[in-house]
Amino acid sequence: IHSKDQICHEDYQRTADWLLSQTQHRPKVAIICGSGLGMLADALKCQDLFKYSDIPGFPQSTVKGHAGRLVFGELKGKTCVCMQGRFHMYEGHSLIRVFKLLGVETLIVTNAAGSLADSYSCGDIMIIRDHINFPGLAGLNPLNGPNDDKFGPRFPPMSGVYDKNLRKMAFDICKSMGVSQCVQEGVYCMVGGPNFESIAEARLLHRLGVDAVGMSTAPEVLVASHCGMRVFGLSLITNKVVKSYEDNASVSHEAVLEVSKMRSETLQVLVTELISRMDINNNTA
Ligand SMILES: O=P(O)(O)O[C@@H]1C[C@H](O)[C@@H](CO)O1
Ligand SMILES: Nc1nc2[nH]cnc2c(=O)[nH]1
Repeated sequence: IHSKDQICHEDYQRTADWLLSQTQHRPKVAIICGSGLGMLADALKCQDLFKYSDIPGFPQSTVKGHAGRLVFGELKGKTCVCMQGRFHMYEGHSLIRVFKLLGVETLIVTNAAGSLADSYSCGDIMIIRDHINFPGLAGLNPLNGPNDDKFGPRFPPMSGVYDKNLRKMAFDICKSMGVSQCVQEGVYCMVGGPNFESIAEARLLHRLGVDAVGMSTAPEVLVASHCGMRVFGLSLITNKVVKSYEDNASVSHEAVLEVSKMRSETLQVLVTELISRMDINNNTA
């Protein structure tokens, strides 16, 4: 699975079969941990843990703040698999289809993102209502190439991809956690990275109605939705994107990780409660 040109159903299946032979867990929910959010996996009980380097067909996670482990376990009686370390498009991989072949029905995706929306603050949690896949608009799409009908259709719709019921459920949970004041719902824009935005790019994204920008999530969501998974997404706002030439602030990956760590416990409680409340058998919340 190292070059996306060579990946076929059999490659994904081989990796899935190996994992199924190594663990008794049969996950219905997959969680992808964003930068610095790896502790989302810590809540899993009865863990089976695999380093990416030990999994046949898995590439290495190369970004700091992404441990590079696949963790299987139980969360409030639901079987989950958690990616402690994601692969970004700038690293060149996507492994969502392995989850599909493991039997996963729901994908929960998290990320660290910078905010464009003026009303957002650092540390806010944004429930993703929709996304703009910027590389996709220019033809860089994980669904490029011959379509494998065993996974999904050639021309998948992308309206209503972020499940409405799960979004409402998350809002209700935030209310009961007493954190509604720092919860937003908005549009996430994926850019290719790995650089952060120039001021002119930030202004462009702001004008386009983007609320938060990051370098992941959209490709994973596309592949998950293409193969029929239900999707829920959260962005942790780790920084405000600089939009003014008078503003001397500047972002760094270290600063992103610091804010992620500060807020990861809140995200862990939210994700745990969401999984606890969701129906996982028939793909409806
Ligand atoms: O994996 P995510 O999307 O959380 O990572 C974000 C985007 C970049 O990869 C990195 C920049 O700090 O964090
Ligand atoms: N592209 C992008 N990704 C991020 N990830 C965390 N913060 C940011 C940001 O400001 N821009």
